[in-house]
Amino acid sequence: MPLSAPLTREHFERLDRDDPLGASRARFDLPTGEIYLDGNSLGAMPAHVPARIEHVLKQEWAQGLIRSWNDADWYPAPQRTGGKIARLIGAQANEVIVADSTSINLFKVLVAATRMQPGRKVILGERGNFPTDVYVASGVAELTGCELRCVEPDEVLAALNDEVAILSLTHVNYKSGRRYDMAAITARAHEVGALVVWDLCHSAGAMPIDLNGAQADFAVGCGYKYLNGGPGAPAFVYVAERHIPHVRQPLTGWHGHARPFDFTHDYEAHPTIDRLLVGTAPQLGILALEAALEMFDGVDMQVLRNKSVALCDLFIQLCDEQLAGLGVELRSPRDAAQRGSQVSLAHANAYPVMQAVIARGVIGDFRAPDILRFGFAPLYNSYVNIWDSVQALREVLESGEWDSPEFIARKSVT
Ligand SMILES: Cc1ncc(COP(=O)(O)O)c(C=O)c1O
Ligand SMILES: Nc1c(O)cccc1C(=O)C[C@H](N)C(=O)O
Repeated sequence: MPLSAPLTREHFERLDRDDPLGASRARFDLPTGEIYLDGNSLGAMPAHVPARIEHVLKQEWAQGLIRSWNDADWYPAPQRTGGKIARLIGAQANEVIVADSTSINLFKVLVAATRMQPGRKVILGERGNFPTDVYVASGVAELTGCELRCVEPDEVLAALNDEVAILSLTHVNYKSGRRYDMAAITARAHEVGALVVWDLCHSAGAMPIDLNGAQADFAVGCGYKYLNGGPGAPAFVYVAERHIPHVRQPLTGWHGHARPFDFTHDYEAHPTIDRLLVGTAPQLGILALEAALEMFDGVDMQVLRNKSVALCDLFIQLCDEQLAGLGVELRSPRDAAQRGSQVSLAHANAYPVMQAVIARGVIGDFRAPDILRFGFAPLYNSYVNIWDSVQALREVLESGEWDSPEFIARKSVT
């Protein structure tokens, strides 16, 4: 519901005073004087994580040494942390485990799902998906003798037929923020006998997800965006309980074995979700992610989604009001029901414009060729952040300050 125009900063201050999630912002360690709108690439750091990791380093590792696999409960951290993510994505604790990276988990589940579909030879994907999803699917297609067929997002339903073994989609698109209707697409895929792999990188921790309600088959997602697990945090993988006994994933490492510490010669897959494990878990990363997930304790994901929708809607409303005639075009769906927790704008000079906006202390990012991307993390973004970031963007565009060698030539890989 748009607020009555024209909006003022006071509107946003009032919304912050009434925000049920407002207190959680202070529990993050964020630079003062800056506005962070890139939590869809790297989430902010919960302030309690360094002390937790220091304890892991100085006590559990330095003093406990090898005993800590047992005494400090390191060994079950992948299952325990998976169980905490399960609540956020509408899964049971025994269906989710933390392991490896999203790319590697995608590889594991795509091969496993293909093996469950003998006689079907098509992996259906989408054009414009995050590149790793397409690259991994093409590697899996080559390895399994399948064809990777990629269609435009609005052609996915029509492209589903009885040749399709696997449908591999990302729930919320990294560039546009467009969101698929997970339940409807999964239901249609099942009607034609296809299995679905959902990449939740841009939705886990940003909105309620109901994998079980959607009868989802497989899902993967990363720990370092809205889950705030830190740079390169380990990822998670979900397999519906009904599929677990049938999953044969290709990276048959010892931690996926039924009895790793029997050290037997032959591989025997673990009967549970543990069969998705490969090798030794990166403990520091998992324990940082586990600690970071405490930020979601007691958070009602629908309340979080309501705030995410409000932040995005208000950002769009302000852009409409304040950026008219400045060469900016909305590239995310206007309808919140079809959108994740980000807003993307197009501008012919998006790269230097974003560099100039960052120089003013508003951190978003650029996606080639022309996208200014702003991610909204309801746990730490305030309503006033919306007002202030649009002011910064307006000032950069009106002044033309982006048109300088400093911003045009600046190197950035993120
Ligand atoms: C949709 C999507 N999938 C996968 C990844 C990344 O995978 P990985 O963590 O393996 O680099 C990203 C972001 O980097 C992403 O946006
Ligand atoms: N994973 C990243 C990295 O290692 C370096 C820089 C950025 C990233 C990202 O996560 C990018 C992100 N997936 C995106 O949506 O663009």
